[in-house]
Formats: sequence, C-alpha cells, structure tokens
Amino acid sequence: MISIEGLTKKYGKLSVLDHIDIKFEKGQCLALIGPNGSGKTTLIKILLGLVIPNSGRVLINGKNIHGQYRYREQIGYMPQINQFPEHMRVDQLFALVKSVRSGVKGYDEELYHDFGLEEMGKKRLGALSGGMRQKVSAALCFLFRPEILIMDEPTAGLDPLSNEILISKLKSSRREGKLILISSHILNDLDEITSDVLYLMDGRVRFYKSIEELKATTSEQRLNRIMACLLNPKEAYV
Ligand SMILES: Nc1ncnc2c1ncn2[C@@H]1O[C@H](COP(=O)(O)OP(=O)(O)OP(=O)(O)O)[C@@H](O)[C@H]1O
Repeated sequence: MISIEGLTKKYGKLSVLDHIDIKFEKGQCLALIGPNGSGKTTLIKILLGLVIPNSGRVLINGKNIHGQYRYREQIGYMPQINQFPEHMRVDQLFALVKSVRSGVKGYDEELYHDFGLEEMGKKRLGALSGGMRQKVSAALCFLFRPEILIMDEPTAGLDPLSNEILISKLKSSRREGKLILISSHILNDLDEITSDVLYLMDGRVRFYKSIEELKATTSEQRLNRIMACLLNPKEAYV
C-alpha cells in the first residue's frame, strides 16, 4: 500500500532520514517509535507531502506521490500539534471541513458522537482544553473514512475514558483492513493495537518487526517491556 524507497532527508548538514526502505500494507497497525528527534514526524510529513525529501520516493498504491495531492484524500492525519482557527466554533469547523471535500459518500462521525463533541459545538476552538483539542483532531482524522490513518501522538492528553474510545476505534479500523501508522512515546497505549514496530534511530531503521516476532524474541508481552529488552545494550536481540 505504501512503499518507501531510498528516502533521504537533510536539514542543512543534519541528516534526518538516511536511505529508508520500507513497505506498509493494508491491515497493519504500525507503532512508529524512536527517541526525540529520530525523524518520526519528518517521515510522516513526507508521506503527507508536507516535506519534500532530498532523494528517494514514496509510492502509495503504486503511484509516486511526488507533486501529487489527490492521494491525500485516502489519508486521515492527526498532527502532534493542532492548529485550528481559534475564533471558530467546533460545529463551524466540522461544517467547514465537510464543505471543502466533494463527492464524499458518508462521514464517519462515531468519534464525534462518542467524544461528546456535539455538546461542545458552540465552544470556540481557542477556548478548548488540550484534551478537547485532541478529541476534535482525532474525530477529524476519521471523518472521511480514509484507508490510511496517520496519527502523531494521538493519545497524549486524553483522559482514560477518551483514550479507551480512541483505542477501540483504532482496533475496529484495523479489523476493517485500514493501514494505521501511529507515532507515540506512550507505549502502553499501543499494546492492544500494534501489529508491527518500526524503530527509528538517528534517521535509520534500527528494526522493523512484527509484534509476534518481538514477543517471541524477548519473551515479553507488553510493548514497553519489549522495547526495554531490545534497547538494553547488554542484550543482543537486534
Ligand atoms: N523544519 C526543520 N528545520 C530544521 N530542522 C528540522 C526541521 N524539522 C525537524 N528538524 C530536525 O529534524 C530532526 C528530526 O525531527 P522530527 O520532528 O522528525 O523528530 P521526531 O522523531 O518526530 O521527534 P519527537 O519524538 O521529539 O517528536 C530533529 O533534529 C529536528 O530538530
């Protein structure tokens, strides 16, 4: 579904992504993990066409995304930092977003309802708490029923109930065969949904393995324990 070939990105002399070659398929839920500054957000932004790589290419469903924009209709994106028109109300934002996309067969408003965003409809976006903004952003990500979901720190700031609602939504999306890419440092939240772990370090793929393989290698079940084992320099798992 997504094929990344020889992808390299530099900011000046800083090499942020260094010849990345990976493929993602339908039905995968990838945990994109790595230390701060390892290139996770840069990789996501290249997939979205927001950052142009120095070399290499990205194919989505076999088509090179360079210079293209229509492919983005297949992608729902939840950014790490939400930038909303602060004076607009929540209900106005959803109406606006719906109005700019034509030919939509039906919206997915499950999160909109489950997060209680209807009741918040008259609130100004600038007056929302951090967690409320996350809910708006998550609900927008799913709105157009995209085949690919890309989420950067989606559970940060969500209360426990909202967290459960989002995780359950991600589980059902994976069952529907969507491709989900989640960048997060909160590994506990990824336990129930992750199919594969992509670990980036210094702009390179340190490993890209299925969760089953990682569980078997480390004899651990929880993602944070798995990562602790793998990253322990005394161990030689990877
Ligand atoms: N627009 C930019 N100009 C210059 N350097 C940048 C730019 N965007 C990112 N970088 C640098 O690229 C590197 C990778 O940043 P990126 O945001 O991709 O990391 P990340 O893995 O998402 O980090 P975090 O876990 O902290 O969110 C960092 O050193 C960052 O400072």
